[in-house]
Amino acid sequence: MPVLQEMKQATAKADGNPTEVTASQHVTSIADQAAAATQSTTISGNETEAASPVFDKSKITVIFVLGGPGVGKGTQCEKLVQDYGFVHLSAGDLLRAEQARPGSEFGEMISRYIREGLIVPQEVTIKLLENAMRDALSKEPPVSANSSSREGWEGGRGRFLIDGFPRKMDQAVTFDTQVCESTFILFFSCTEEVMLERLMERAKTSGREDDNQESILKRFRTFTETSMPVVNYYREQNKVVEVDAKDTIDGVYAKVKVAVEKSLAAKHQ
Ligand SMILES: Nc1ncnc2c1ncn2[C@@H]1O[C@H](COP(=O)(O)OP(=O)(O)O)[C@@H](O)[C@H]1O
Ligand SMILES: O=c1ccn([C@@H]2O[C@H](COP(=O)(O)OP(=O)(O)O)[C@@H](O)[C@H]2O)c(=O)[nH]1
Repeated sequence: MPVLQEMKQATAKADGNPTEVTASQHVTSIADQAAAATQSTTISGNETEAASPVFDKSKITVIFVLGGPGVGKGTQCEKLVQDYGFVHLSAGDLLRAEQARPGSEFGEMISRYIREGLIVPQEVTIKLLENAMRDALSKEPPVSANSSSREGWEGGRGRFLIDGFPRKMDQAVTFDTQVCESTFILFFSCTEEVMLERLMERAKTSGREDDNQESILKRFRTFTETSMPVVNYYREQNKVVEVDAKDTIDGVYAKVKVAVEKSLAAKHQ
């Protein structure tokens, strides 16, 4: 029997699939708590205006980078940063940093959601992203290693790769309407077998509390049930650029470069 199928059967027997129950029991109160708490200075920054986006989409380029756990989103983003001077913001990394921040009132909650492979209430993640974008825009533009050009950052402009976000419909709608409308979505597709193999390899060195068999299966399930509807929502808007990720890192990147250059050119027409 394939490894993945075997793991799924074993986990289904062991836990009787309690994931969604746990989530629905907690999500409302935690979301309320997070929404209330973001008013405080813990995750500081101006409050998001309900009416108009915080950032001007004619100046700011936001590429959402989506795909299943371990598909290679972070790996490809690093390469794009080198070549094009994007600012790479990984929603997962921002959450893990907040989780580890001494005194964070969200630390325990974030840890629980990540272990369960569930999506942290949007208020927390969006505020972290918004603050990180503002921070990047207030600094000197990045100069990419492979080019001295600051193209894309002149006159208060900015280019962001937002990696691993949005993973749930509410996040997609809130970010697009209240923070900045995304330019396009770079979506990496791959089988679960390949993603599992990559994650088990990463697990040897990542130190991540969700790079284990049980959490990985929960993350796969959340991806299929909660995050794929986001990809399909953007597909209907013709905003998705899909790249097959089962090739080598450089093989995938060759396709990514073509796709990104084409989509950026279309934005600037
Ligand atoms: N195309 C690829 N082929 C083989 N291994 C890859 C490929 N892309 C990424 N990896 C490896 O797979 C693991 C997961 O990649 P990562 O970029 O962290 O994924 P994600 O950000 O989507 O979770 C890492 O150990 C990475 O080095
Ligand atoms: O917008 C986001 C992005 C990530 N996560 C959480 O962070 C985990 C790890 O996400 P990351 O993108 O770092 O890793 P991946 O699962 O893609 O390997 C996810 O399973 C979620 O629990 C979240 O709640 N909201």
